[in-house]
Amino acid sequence: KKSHRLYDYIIVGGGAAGAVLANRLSESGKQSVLLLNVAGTPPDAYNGPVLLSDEFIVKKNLTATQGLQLQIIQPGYSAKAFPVSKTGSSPARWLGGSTLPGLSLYLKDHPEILDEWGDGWNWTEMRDYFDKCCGDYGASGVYHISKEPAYTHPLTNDFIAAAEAAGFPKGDLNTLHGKAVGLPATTQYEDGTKVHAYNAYLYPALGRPNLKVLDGARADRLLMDRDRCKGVVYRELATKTDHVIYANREVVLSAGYVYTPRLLFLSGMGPKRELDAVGLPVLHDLPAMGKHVTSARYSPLSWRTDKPSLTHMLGPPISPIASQLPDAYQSTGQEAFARYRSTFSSMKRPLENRSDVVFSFLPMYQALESAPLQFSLQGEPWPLQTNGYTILVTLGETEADGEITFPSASPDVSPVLTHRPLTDEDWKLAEEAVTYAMTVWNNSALGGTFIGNGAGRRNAFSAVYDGRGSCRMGPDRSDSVVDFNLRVHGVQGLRIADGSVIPRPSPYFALPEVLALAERAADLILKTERHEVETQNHRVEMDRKKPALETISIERLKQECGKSASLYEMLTWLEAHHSATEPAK
Ligand SMILES: Cc1cc2nc3c(=O)[nH]c(=O)nc-3n(C[C@H](O)[C@H](O)[C@H](O)COP(=O)(O)OP(=O)(O)OC[C@H]3O[C@@H](n4cnc5c(N)ncnc54)[C@H](O)[C@@H]3O)c2cc1C
Repeated sequence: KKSHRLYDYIIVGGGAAGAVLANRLSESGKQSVLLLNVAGTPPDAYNGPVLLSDEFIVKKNLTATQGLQLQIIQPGYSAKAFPVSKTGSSPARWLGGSTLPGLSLYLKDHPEILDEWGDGWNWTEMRDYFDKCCGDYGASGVYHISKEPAYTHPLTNDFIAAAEAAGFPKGDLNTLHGKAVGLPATTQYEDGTKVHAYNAYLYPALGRPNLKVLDGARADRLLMDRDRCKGVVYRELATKTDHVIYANREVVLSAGYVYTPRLLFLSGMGPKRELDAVGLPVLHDLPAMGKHVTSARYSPLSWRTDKPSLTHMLGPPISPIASQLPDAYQSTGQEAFARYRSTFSSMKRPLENRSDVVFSFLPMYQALESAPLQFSLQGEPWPLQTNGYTILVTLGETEADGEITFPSASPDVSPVLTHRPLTDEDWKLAEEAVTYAMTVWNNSALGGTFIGNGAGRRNAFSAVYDGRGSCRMGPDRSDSVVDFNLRVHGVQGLRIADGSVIPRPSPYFALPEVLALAERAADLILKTERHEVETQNHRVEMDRKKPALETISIERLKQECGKSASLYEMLTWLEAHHSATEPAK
């Protein structure tokens, strides 16, 4: 019998992936689904135009939940990061997760990158799932995608013109392959309002009686029965009390690339040595858990300009000047992209041809201090002073990776994310990319004076704030955390479906891949259930067809075999009798 503490599926985390799963797993009405998330319905401001969200986060510092204030360390990075108290330090906690503060860019990984994910995840197999969630630019799909941003600053057009003059073909960055320049597709409606995972996927499902959303809840531990995950222990943040919920079928982790590994770790699943170090019992040694974090590395080259920039147009609290053009709020911040394949990579890996360097254009100044972009686009204190524009030189595939570590066995202590500095090989690539960017844009129609703030140097490449790979998929437990069906290696009833399982890096942010991955995860989960139900039904049917066991009394046995028959004689008779009465097959 089901009670309010027992659900078919428990989903931990209601961000991009969790919202998709909650919708899809509850869609037929047959399964009971619980979605557990740190915070509840996002404030209306998040439906607003893109940059308003950034401003709003800064004002409210929404990320202060205990134990969920990620510390980001970048050894060797030159600039001191913005203080956490001003910018917040880790993805949003509301339902909708990181899609709420997101910049609304919708740029898919190159198909060649998907082809390297592994069994079942290549571009051809994933294409239907991309279509299912995001469709064809507003014509279909759950998540509305516009072909171009709702707003583009005049400087952005100058950036594109300069790239075209330097030989970058202009076009749709999601369909053109190779070298290209263009405006990004966006998760925006035409009037600039933002599409996020809460309004696209979760809100339409909220009325379903079989879907329960539990917010104000921080999942702290998985309930394990040997190798099987049975449920989740969570903390009700308002009352500081702990509770348990049980899963009839599966627990799905969608708490993102930082907190999904943290939940495994607190449950005794992770690198043995690290669990030992904080005194947690080791349930499963998972050496790859928290390792192999990939985040693109970038450096913000900026030019001072006399022309009006977005900085001037934003208005308080970001800029001292009141916004003259409210459309500026519809900017995605990064308004245009140019990409190419470096000579360095072409020589190193001649058989590959995907672009590995991306130049993103912001019609505003971005200081080094913004790294690693902890929700601060600008990187100088408010109100902003510098009038300029910026090109982020972004390296999509570096040798430098990162790791997430956990200094304590307590869920009240925040994890630590370390992004390693560029390797010598990465630096060769970076040097080429910076020189190329300077050649193309230094004397372009954009004008302006280069700001010598150290950007472009080896110690001025930071990681972006999006990550992948901390629980990556793969065939082998020593090197990955989940298999290609997203099941945690060696554990039953537990899958991971979020950005943490993506095994390959990219120059772009991961939202398109996370949504498509979650769509496929829902299919995998429901297919498993259908298969198990069919097997069970088959068993029941077979049992039904079997003749009911005939009860034979001792008296009858004596009659049939004689009063002094031995036990052996009686068994022989029983066997013969059974064969004679069994129906022919
Ligand atoms: C500031 C910012 C801007 C971005 N901009 C873009 C962009 O323009 N384009 C793009 O493609 N991508 C962008 N991204 C990346 C994109 O948003 C992420 O790749 C995507 O949201 C990841 O989805 P997810 O489901 O893995 O995690 P998330 O969306 O981060 O969701 C995780 C959820 O888990 C919940 N949670 C965490 N821990 C617990 C716990 N212990 N118990 C219960 N709930 C928990 C959180 O509250 C959150 O709701 C951006 C990311 C950030 C941070």
